[in-house]
Order: sequence, then structure tokens, then C-alpha cells
Amino acid sequence: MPESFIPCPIRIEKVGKTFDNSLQAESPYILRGVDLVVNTGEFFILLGPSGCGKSTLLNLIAGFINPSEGILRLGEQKIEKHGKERAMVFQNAESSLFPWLSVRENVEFGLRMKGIPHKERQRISDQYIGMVGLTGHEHKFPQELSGGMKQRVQLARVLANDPAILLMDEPFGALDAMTRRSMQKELVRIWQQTVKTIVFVTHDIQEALLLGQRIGIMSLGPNSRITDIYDVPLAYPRDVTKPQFNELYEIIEHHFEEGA
Ligand SMILES: Nc1ncnc2c1ncn2[C@@H]1O[C@H](COP(=O)(O)OP(=O)(O)OP(=O)(O)O)[C@@H](O)[C@H]1O
Repeated sequence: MPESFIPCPIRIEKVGKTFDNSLQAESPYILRGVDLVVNTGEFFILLGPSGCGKSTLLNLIAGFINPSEGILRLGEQKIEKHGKERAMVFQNAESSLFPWLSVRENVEFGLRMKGIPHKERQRISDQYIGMVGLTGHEHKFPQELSGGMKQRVQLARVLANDPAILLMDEPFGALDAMTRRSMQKELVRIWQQTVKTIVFVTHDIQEALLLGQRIGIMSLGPNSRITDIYDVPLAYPRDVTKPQFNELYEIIEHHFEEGA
């Protein structure tokens, strides 16, 4: 973790975002009036229908884009640009890996950029390659890996840089059901081991309930905002066959059916 960064909550205050400055549309705002505090070390889910602005909100937290109104902060510090303490994990691992570098070289890329010596780089990459279950595949290149393995490399590379905050944009959306389930389990294990703050975007209620401590529900746009927050008071690892899991599933499903 960057030495200068002290873990702190993410605060989103009355945030609005428009990409349309012509003001011709009825409401050009994708997001409007978004209020949220994500606590330090929390696993928070943003759940909402396709196109409601989940990725836009994640990009605002990342500092890749700026809000049109309102403020985002890390602790007291205004978020105005991207910082190393926040790392994004994208759905498409393919585009985030360097095809000419091996698994180990991909994982070590950020460490090399920081000037970390060879031996230390190898120790860190061994640790994270092991954590995501890719030991033995260090010398392979991305084109020799399955989709799930590529996603694991992306995760190991992000984790090797030790960011305090992981921003995950439907990272398992393109995986088959079995790989997805094993990655979800691994992510919970990694989060429990490394105590990071995670903001995870999904439109899958089951995934939200398997992973999150709290689930923020976003309304359909325009003017999308977080309308409700559900606590998920279930122990990890979560079991989809448990009645409490299904009760919560039904409550959230009902929420969307009602168009709330
Ligand atoms: N850079 C941009 N310029 C213009 N419009 C944009 C831009 N980025 C996003 N949008 C629009 O903002 C809206 C919300 O997009 P966003 O990708 O944030 O939604 P989402 O909830 O993540 O969708 P999905 O679940 O389908 O990935 C969409 O209408 C999209 O077209």
C-alpha cells in the first residue's frame, strides 16, 4: 500500500454526472443526487439495471472522470484524479494484460515500474500468483490461458500493487458459471486475508448476496441514484441454499419487480 495513504472511507456527496453539455435532453444527467459512504475495509456492492450508471459511478470513485456536481472524497481529501491507492479490475481481462509478457511478468509489471528489486518482485509475484491459484503457470503467455485464468492474472497483478481500494466492474461477468463461482469464493478469501475496501459492480442479485456486506441499489436512469441499501448479515462463505439467503434474494428481486 502506498506509505502515504491512510485507509479511510469513500464519501460520495450529492454527486451528479452528465456527459451531455448541450442541455437539449430533458434530463441529461446519468447520475443525480448520489449519496454514499463506503467504510474502510468494507465489501460494498453496487447493484442496478444495465445502463443505470454503475460503471460511471465506479469511474468517478477511481478519479478517471470528474462529477458534474457534488463531491467525492477519500477521507477528507477531494477525489480529483486517479491515485495508486485505488485500483480498477475490469470485466475484460484480455485488454488489461500485456500479450507479450508472461503471467509472472504481467503480475510484476507495476512492481518493476516502482523500481522494486528482482528478488522482492519475485517474492511478491509468487505470493499473489499462489493466492489466485496460478502456481505452475508463471511462464505462460495470456494467449495460452483460459478466460478465467486471464482474469486471475489481472487480479494478481492488481493485488501485487497492494492498493487499499479495489474497484471491480463486473469482473466475473464474462466467465462461465463454474469459474465465476470459484473466483467469487477466492475474492472473498482474498478480501478477508488482505482487508481491503472493495466496491464491486454487478447486475446479478445472487453475486451481490454471495459477496457483499452491504448492497446499494441503483435506480434506472436518467437521474439514477442509490435508492436503498441492504445489509447482508450472513456469515462467509455464503450458501445459496440457505433459507436466509433466499429470503434476501426475494426481497431484492421484489424491489426490482416493483420498479422501486
Ligand atoms: N463517456 C461517456 N460519454 C457519453 N455517455 C456515456 C459515457 N459513459 C457512459 N455513458 C452513458 O451513461 C449511461 C450509463 O452507463 P454505465 O456504463 O455507467 O452504466 P452501467 O450501469 O454500468 O451499465 P451496464 O450494466 O450495462 O454495464 C449509459 O447511457 C451510457 O451510454
